[in-house]
Amino acid sequence: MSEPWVKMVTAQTPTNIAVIKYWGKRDETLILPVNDSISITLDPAHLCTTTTVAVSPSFVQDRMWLNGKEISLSGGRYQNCLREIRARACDIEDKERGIKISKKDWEKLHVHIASYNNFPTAAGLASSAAGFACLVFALAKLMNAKEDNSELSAIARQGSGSACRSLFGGFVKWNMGKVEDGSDSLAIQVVDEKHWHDLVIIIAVDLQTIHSFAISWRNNSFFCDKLEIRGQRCIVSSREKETSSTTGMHETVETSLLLQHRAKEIVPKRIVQMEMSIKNRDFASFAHLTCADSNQFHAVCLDTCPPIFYMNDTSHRIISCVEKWNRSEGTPQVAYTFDAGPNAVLIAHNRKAAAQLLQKLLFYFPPNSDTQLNSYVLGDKSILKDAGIEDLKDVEALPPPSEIKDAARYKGDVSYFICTRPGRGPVLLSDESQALLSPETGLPK
Ligand SMILES: Nc1ncnc2c1ncn2[C@@H]1O[C@H](COP(=O)(O)OP(=O)(O)OP(=O)(O)O)[C@@H](O)[C@H]1O
Ligand SMILES: C[C@@](O)(CCOP(=O)(O)OP(=O)(O)O)CC(=O)O
Repeated sequence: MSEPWVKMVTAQTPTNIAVIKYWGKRDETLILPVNDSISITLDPAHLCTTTTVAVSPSFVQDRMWLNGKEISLSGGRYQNCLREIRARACDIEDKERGIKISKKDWEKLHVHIASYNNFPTAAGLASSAAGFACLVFALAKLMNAKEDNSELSAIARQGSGSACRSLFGGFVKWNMGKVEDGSDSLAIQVVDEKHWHDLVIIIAVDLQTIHSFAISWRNNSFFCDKLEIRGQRCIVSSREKETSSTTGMHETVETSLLLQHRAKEIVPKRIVQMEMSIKNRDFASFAHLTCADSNQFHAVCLDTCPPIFYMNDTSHRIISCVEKWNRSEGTPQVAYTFDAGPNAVLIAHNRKAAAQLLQKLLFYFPPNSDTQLNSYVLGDKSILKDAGIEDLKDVEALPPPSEIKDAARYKGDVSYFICTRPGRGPVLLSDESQALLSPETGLPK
């Protein structure tokens, strides 16, 4: 083991959006939730994490680079994931290169990790979910751990709760589990991504609002040095919200009676109904449950002391637009859901509904005049074509939606839209050109 070889593995993992929300832990170290949750995995073609993990006898310590910048691995969440995977490592042998690592060697060997999110980190797009899922999946493959993806999900869960649901594609359920050591708190696939393939997901990203408002406000540091003020609006300049979901849910568990009622009485019934609507592709029921659960999650945040406000005026306008449209159609066309931030995740029944939705969204939220349409609608741009929109002139010419009286437009209030769909689970990338670490040095390329 004295030769300077480097052995590495690269994986790609999707992010996910909950349609029945996880909010509140019964054990904060093991990350055990107070209720089950269900999510949709988003297509990694549009939102994903790529992680390369490497091992070499020449490495002197575990190191990690996130989006090109070295970060500390000393935090408990990273340490727990590393420890749990190392405990499951098995022998590996690469005869061609003369590399042999036995089970007990893994305790002494160090790893290098490089990870890249193809979407903004810590901006309310579940980077921690894709990130920890990818870390655990890649390490498990490198170390030849025999656990299946459900068992790996129980390790990813210890990095970030929602990460456990990113070990599968399609629709995924996180069973809260019962046992104290958390071994039964893991994710299972409800159906794969092909089951309900005509759903279209449009995310309205609103980075121009303070995502971590509640946290900053709590720390009495609203005008802290990380924020810059432009006009009337506070703009987040690459500010990470740190542990806002973690802190927020801790305070909810401590202070909200509504959360107890939700976890005990509401979610168990909703989980059964949601599983049924997914299996039956019953969009009306799916949309009703998704919107209701998002609204209840935000109600629980409001019921926290002091209250947490994650949504903003833009979020509320989008809810109102969807509610009015659904009502005017008599049957839901679109479901909305919001995590711990103002970004709207809109799930359209099919491509036709998605094209109509995009027309409405672009009517209300046209881009600033200096923004190209190409950088305003990202991901699956074919929805734009379906909507008959080729350039900014088409956006300007959009008629107001017939179901509304007030046709005000809110130019620049959305940073951009991402069009995507349900997607697959983690995969290994065998093409070495996609690795983020050099095969010679084990350092970032
Ligand atoms: N690719 C990655 N690999 C490992 N860890 C990551 C990765 N991306 C993000 N993280 C971890 O997750 C943290 C961000 O998590 P956080 O919950 O604050 O934001 P988010 O997941 O993007 O947003 P939200 O939870 O509101 O959807 C980062 O500071 C980092 O510790
Ligand atoms: C609102 C949510 O997105 C909360 C996600 O919380 P995290 O998984 O980010 O929290 P930790 O377990 O503390 O890391 C709802 C959900 O994804 O189910």
